[in-house]
Amino acid sequence: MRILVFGAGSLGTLVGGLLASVHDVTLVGRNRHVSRVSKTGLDIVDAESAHVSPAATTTETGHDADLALVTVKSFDTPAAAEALEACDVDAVLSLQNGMTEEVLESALDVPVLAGTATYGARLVAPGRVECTGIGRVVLGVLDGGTSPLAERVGKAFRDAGIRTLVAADMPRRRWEKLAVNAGINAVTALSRVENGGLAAGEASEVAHRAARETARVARFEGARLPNRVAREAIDRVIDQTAANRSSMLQDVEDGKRTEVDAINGAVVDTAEQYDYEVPTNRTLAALLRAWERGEGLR
Ligand SMILES: NC(=O)C1=CN([C@@H]2O[C@H](COP(=O)(O)OP(=O)(O)OC[C@H]3O[C@@H](n4cnc5c(N)ncnc54)[C@H](O)[C@@H]3O)[C@@H](O)[C@H]2O)C=CC1
Ligand SMILES: CC(C)(CO)C(=O)C(=O)O
Repeated sequence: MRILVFGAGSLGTLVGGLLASVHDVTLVGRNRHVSRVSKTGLDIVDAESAHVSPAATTTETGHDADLALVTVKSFDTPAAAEALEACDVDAVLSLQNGMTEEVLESALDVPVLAGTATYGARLVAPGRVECTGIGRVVLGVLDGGTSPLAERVGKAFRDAGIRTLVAADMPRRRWEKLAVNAGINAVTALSRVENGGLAAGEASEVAHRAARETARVARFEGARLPNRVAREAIDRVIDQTAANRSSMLQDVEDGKRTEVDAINGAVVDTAEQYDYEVPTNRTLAALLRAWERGEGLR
């Protein structure tokens, strides 16, 4: 399969690098990293280990591919969609956190698959990416159900050794992931604790409230996500990733823009369509945006 990876940062470089062992992969990213990869290849280290040589470029348009994998941060999705419009790709798959697939779908006239990834990735130097945890990619049709395209992409991932599930219930899975991220990411970022710090106490209650509100909004949207399932999901992730610093906590510590708009912001925006109040998500989004506008960003 010819695969374009749009956003060769941590996750895109790891997944694109793994795919490059059996597929024709082009990484689209920023200069020092892509020039190192095109000169000397890419080292994948830690939980996965490989040396691969995908094509790598800073040129965003004019590519021809069977699949474009979108792995930019959620706030860069509109720019990615614009660049992909000027490429000839047959299908798109997002592995991003937050509700980004709708942005891609409204801009592009090719099928957009939904995806979630629980692999951990960290770009530690140009040409070198750490796999900090082997997780799983789950992908499927955005509105649910199955399709030959989703099966083909799932097989392409599995052929490359990536643990992958093709799921028929992506609407529920996306909302479940959003509930987990709405609770854990914003609360850990604001209280500066690792994920395990949400196992009990006041911050834990705030995280659970945000997840519960998200589950309610998911049900308005037709996704089958009972509160109990959302609670079990967030508890499981807190337990399994106790030592993690969430991606949003890392962004805040690094003075970088967060994905709050596509996570808590998306819950607030969707809830408004149903005249439903989500005070916890609204407060978390407001505090993070205030931090971004104020002293936070470097
Ligand atoms: N890093 C991880 O372990 C995981 C990340 N995710 C999600 O994956 C997404 C990406 O996360 P990371 O890889 O950590 O972020 P990152 O910031 O390391 O990577 C994004 C990359 O996209 C590049 N980029 C942005 N706009 C571009 C453009 N127009 N053209 C070319 N390159 C462009 C940026 O320069 C950056 O290198 C996020 O939504 C994140 O929440 C999900 C699961 C795990
Ligand atoms: C699942 C979780 C919360 C793991 O840290 C994550 O997705 C993130 O940090 O963005």
